[in-house]
Amino acid sequence: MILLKDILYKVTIESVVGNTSVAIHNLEFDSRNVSLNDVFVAIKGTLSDGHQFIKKAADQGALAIICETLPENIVNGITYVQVADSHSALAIMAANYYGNPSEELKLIGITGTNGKTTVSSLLYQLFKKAGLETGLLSTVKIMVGDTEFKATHTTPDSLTINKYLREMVDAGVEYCFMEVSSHGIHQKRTEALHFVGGVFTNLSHDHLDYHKDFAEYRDVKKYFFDGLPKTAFALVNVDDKNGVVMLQNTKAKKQTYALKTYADYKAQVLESQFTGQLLKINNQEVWVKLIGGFNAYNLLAIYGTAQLLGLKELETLQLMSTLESVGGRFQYLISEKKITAIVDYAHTPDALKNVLETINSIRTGNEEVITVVGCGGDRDAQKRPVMGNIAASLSTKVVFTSDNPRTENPEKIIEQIETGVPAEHYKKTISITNRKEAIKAACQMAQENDIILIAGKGHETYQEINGERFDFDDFKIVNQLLTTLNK
Ligand SMILES: CC(=O)N[C@H]1[C@@H](OP(=O)(O)OP(=O)(O)OC[C@H]2O[C@@H](n3ccc(=O)[nH]c3=O)[C@H](O)[C@@H]2O)O[C@H](CO)[C@@H](O)[C@@H]1O[C@H](C)C(=O)N[C@@H](C)C(=O)N[C@H](CCC(=O)O)C(=O)O
Ligand SMILES: Nc1ncnc2c1ncn2[C@@H]1O[C@H](COP(=O)(O)OP(=O)(O)OP(=O)(O)O)[C@@H](O)[C@H]1O
Ligand SMILES: N[C@H](CCC[C@H](N)C(=O)O)C(=O)O
Ligand SMILES: [Mg+2]
Repeated sequence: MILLKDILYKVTIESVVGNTSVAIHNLEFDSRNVSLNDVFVAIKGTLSDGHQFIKKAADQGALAIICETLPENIVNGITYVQVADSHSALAIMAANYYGNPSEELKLIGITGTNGKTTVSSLLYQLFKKAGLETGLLSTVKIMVGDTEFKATHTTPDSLTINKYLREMVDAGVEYCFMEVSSHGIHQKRTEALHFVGGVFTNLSHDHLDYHKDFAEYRDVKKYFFDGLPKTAFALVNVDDKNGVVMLQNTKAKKQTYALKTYADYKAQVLESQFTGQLLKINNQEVWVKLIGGFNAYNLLAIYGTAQLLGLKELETLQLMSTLESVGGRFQYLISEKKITAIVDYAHTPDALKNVLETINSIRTGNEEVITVVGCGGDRDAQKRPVMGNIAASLSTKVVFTSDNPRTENPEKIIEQIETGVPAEHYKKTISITNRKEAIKAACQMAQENDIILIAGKGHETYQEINGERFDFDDFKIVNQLLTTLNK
């Protein structure tokens, strides 16, 4: 039996109307899920205000309402708890409801614009290979030991996080690696969690639709490090100028990694090929199967994290050499006619630039680099022309197309991308709204040894158009097309 007052432990309460010693059923923040004896937390969201649904929750049997503003009509028999911040209250209550599972395992949060999925998934792989019970909360999937669950967000809501952490603890999981997105931090989804470590990958342009400006976006990330306890470590990339910003006010043990500047963990790229790269980490050489300078950073972050968590140096390096790339991140195939097709989740300007630079650095001759790319709808529109510029400048041919248009007109999104193309590159680009047709056009253009990059959707197996998700898998489609076209 769970009492309301028990799950309110540590919540900043402003006032209470009613009795908090009542036994409750579930904790919910969406009125549509409320049933008899549940607690409903009213949250001010981005589209609507949960306070509008207090009456609906009460009608559906809610026993208690947690809110920032008390409703005018107080219903007898229902307990109303007024709190300073509903997001924060939900996070604390969710942790209490599930018995604070984050305190019973070693939770490591990975944040930054790019590389979160790569670093957290590879750490999951590495710790599993080391024989340790491990969990993962990522954009691609959630893993409770060996059991896989579907992910809906990069960082799920606090109830979902704590639910999975509880399952992990009950299944004997000792380490959990989780992605911490800026939306997640801002909406306090990670607020009441106990982290033993935080990792910062990098910061570049993204989500400037949601955050007021770049400074706010950076400060949201910093807030995560500010909240780490003294016992945790904060491992940051100091080749990124915002790395030191993350460390400014943290109580955690400050640790750094870099390829270019002085740092606690240092690496050098000795050799780079299409099949992998040779890295020198702390004077030890290690061959890894993931390519690109950006992956050298990801692998160094992984190395540092493993060391800080107590893994042996040689074992870590040996296991690093066995790591396989994460689905949809530089996932490639080479067709019968020797056309290379690469599917990559590059959906930010920095990621697209890195991936194209990596491709250009491993080109051996005069092959064409044909990029198929679009930008998601209902997301940061400022990045569209920037990505148009990068695609056109670093490829020999470009097919602009749709990503997930969501509720926007895909043609309008493409027009915005096109405005970033420098005049001297106009001739290289065409636009085809239908993504499958765009990939087909790239396949038709490609000749022996050419490279096709299909960017933006990576592992996604759908395309979202006007609220509907249609089956769509870049990798499957390009594979099929190259075979059918006999290329
Ligand atoms: C913009 C955004 O982040 N929205 C997230 C947010 O929703 P919200 O609070 O804005 O919801 P809202 O629709 O305004 O509703 C406000 C409140 O009223 C409630 N409500 C609403 C309707 C109703 O009938 N009854 C009711 O009680 C809602 O449950 C909610 O509590 O909180 C919800 C619960 O946690 C999230 O599911 C939702 O994610 C939406 C679907 C989303 O697309 N989020 C993306 C942008 C996101 O979070 N992305 C990041 C990754 C970004 C990255 O790449 O770094 C992620 O972590 O996944
Ligand atoms: N360390 C890095 N620096 C820059 N770009 C990177 C880095 N790691 C990966 N990338 C690029 O960014 C893309 C997305 O990588 P990944 O999925 O690991 O990032 P993420 O931070 O999890 O993204 P999301 O915010 O969508 O969860 C990759 O496909 C690759 O193109
Ligand atoms: N986590 C990112 C994913 C973007 C993926 C891209 N394919 C798009 O739909 O914009 C977001 O929600 O902004
Ligand atoms: Mg991710």
